[in-house]
Amino acid sequence: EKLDIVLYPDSGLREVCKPIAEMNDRIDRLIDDMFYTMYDAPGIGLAAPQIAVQERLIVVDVSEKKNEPLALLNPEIIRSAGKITWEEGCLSLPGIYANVNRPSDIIVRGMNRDGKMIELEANDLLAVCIQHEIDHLNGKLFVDHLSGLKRMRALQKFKKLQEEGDLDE
Ligand SMILES: O=C(O)C[C@@H](Cc1ccccc1)C(=O)SCC(=O)c1ccccc1
Ligand SMILES: [Zn+2]
Repeated sequence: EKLDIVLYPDSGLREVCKPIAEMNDRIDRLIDDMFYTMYDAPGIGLAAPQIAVQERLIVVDVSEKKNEPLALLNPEIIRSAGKITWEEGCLSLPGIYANVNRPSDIIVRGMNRDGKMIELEANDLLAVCIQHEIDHLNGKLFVDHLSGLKRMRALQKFKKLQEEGDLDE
């Protein structure tokens, strides 16, 4: 049920993930485990490479009541417009937050957990989260959207937090 979340700088987070051929029981179980892990973290999204599965699968739920789960296989952004700045975090870089600029309105196509191809419009935080998760499928992290200096400072801070954590053990 609860899976271990892979932390930076694990190389799996830098791989381009493989498409999923079809919905099956293995993927269905994986989706349940990813939602359980995401809600427990807590988080508003999770991508398969974050639990060491190099396949194109994401789960998101940005609702307040944690009752709007969305799982997408092989998600693709087919339209994007607008602009939004959001202070993003990442469960693979706990304790690091930074402002990222992304399109605010997207149309995303993918297969849902019933095996049906769907297209949906996402705006604001849902759009930000889906783009953050699709980045994970392409080996990209939110810090990659920062300027060199900001990225370096964020990763140095993460390294320090991890070393402090090791000391606390
Ligand atoms: O690493 C991930 O993919 C999860 C990440 C998703 C995300 C957060 C913010 C902007 C875009 C994408 C997180 O969920 S980090 C934790 C977080 O943001 C949060 C946790 C509890 C309540 C609300 C937000
Ligand atoms: Zn992330």
